Amino acid sequence: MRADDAVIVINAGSSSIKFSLYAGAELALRAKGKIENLYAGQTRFVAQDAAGSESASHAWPGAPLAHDEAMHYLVQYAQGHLDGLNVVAIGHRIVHGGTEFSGPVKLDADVAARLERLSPLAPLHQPHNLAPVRSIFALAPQVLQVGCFDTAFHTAQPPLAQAFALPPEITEQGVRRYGFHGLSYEYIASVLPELDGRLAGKRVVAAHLGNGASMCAMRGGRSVASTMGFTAIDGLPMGTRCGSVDPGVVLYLMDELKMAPGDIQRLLYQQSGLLGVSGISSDMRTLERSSDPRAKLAIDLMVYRIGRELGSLTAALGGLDGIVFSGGIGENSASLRSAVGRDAAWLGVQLDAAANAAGPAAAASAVGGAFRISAAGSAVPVWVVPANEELMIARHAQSLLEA
Ligand SMILES: Nc1ncnc2c1ncn2[C@@H]1O[C@H](COP(=O)(O)OP(=O)(O)O)[C@@H](O)[C@H]1O
Ligand SMILES: CC(=O)OP(=O)(O)O
Ligand SMILES: [Mg+2]
Repeated sequence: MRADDAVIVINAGSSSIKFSLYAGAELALRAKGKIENLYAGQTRFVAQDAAGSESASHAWPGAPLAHDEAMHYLVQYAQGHLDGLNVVAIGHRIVHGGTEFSGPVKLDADVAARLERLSPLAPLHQPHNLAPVRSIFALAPQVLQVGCFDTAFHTAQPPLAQAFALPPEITEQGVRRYGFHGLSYEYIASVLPELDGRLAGKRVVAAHLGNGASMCAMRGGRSVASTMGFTAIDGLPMGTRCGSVDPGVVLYLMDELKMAPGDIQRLLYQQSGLLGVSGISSDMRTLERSSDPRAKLAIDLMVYRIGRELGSLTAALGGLDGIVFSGGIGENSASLRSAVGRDAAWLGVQLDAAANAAGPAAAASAVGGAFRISAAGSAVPVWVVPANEELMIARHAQSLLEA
C-alpha cells in the first residue's frame, strides 16, 4: 500500500454500524464513526478524527433508524472525508462464515450468494453485512472487497468444543457450534502479550459484552471454547436476545402455545434479553439509570450468567490466568465489571475499585486504550481492552491486497 492508499472497514453489528478509514502501509487511522442505537430510539452518529477527538455528530430524535438508512448516511459521510485518499480495499465484518469460510476471503457475487444462504443462522447480522457489499459491487466494482468472519477465529477449537450431541447426519449439515465475535477476540489475543507479558501463551477468558454478548476461552491466543454456538443467540443474555434456553422451551412455544416460527424468532432474538426481562430497554445505560426492580433483575441475570459461564470456560481451560472485558458494556460499565469481579472472588479475582471506576483516563499510555482493573494482589489479572474488530479487518484486507 502507498501512503495515499486507503482501506475502509465496515462493521455492521446488531444495534450499530461502525466504519473506519485507514491510510498507508502502517494502517494509520484517519477517521472513524459509528451510528448506534439502531431500532431503539435516540439513534446517534458520532465521528472521530485521527487523534480520537469528536469531529462530527448527529442525532435522529424521531423514529429510530434501520441499518440501510444508517449505511446510506455513513457512505455519504465517508465519501466527504476521503481527503484525496485512494480507496484500494473495503473490508467487511461478516458474522457467519459457516463451514465453508474459515479465513478472510475476496468477495464476489458467487461468494456473496453463498454467504446469503447463512442468513437464517444470523438474522440480525448477515443480511446487513451483505447489503453494503452488493451496493459497492454496483457503485465501485473495481474496488477489492474482503469479508472477515466472526466465526473464523473459533475454527481452531478442538472438535469436542464444536460438537453438539446430535446424530452425525445432522452435524454433517453444518449443525454444530461455531462461536462469534471472533474478530474482537482475535484483536484481544493480538494485543494481550504486549499489554501483560504474564498472559502470553496463557489461559484467558475474554468477555465481549455489547448488544450481542459472548465469552471465549483462549489458550495461547487461540480459541478453545465459546458461549455462542450455532447462532449468535446462544450463551449469555444480551440486549434483546435470550441467550441459552432449554431447547424444550422452543418446542413448547411451538406445540403448546401455538406460536408461529416467525413469532418465536422475534421473541428469542428481538424481545428477550435485557429488553424482555426489564420491559424497559435493551440499552445498559438506560437500565443502570433506572430504579425499576425489573431493570435490576435484567442486569442481575446477565451478571449471574457471566459468572456461571466464567466457571464453565475456566473448566474448559483447566484453570485461569487472566480475564478481559470488551464491547460497549464491558468497556464502559464499571458497575457490571465490579459485580462480575465480586462473583469471581472464588477464582482469586480481586478488582482495584479505583482503577475500575476511573476507566481509561488513568491508563493513557496503554495499548489501544486498554487498562488493568485488578488489584495488585489479585491471583488473576483483569484487563479492559476496547474492542477493535475494525483494525483486525483492515489488517486482513491489507494481507489479501498484498497476496
Ligand atoms: N457508558 C456506558 N455504560 C454502560 N453501558 C454502555 C455505555 N456505553 C455503551 N454501553 C452499552 O453498550 C451496548 C452496545 O455495545 P456495542 O458493542 O456498541 O454494540 P454492538 O453489539 O451493536 O456492536 C449497549 O447496551 C450500551 O448501553
Ligand atoms: C455476533 C454478535 O452478536 O454481534 P454484535 O454484538 O455486533 O451484535
Ligand atoms: Mg459489536
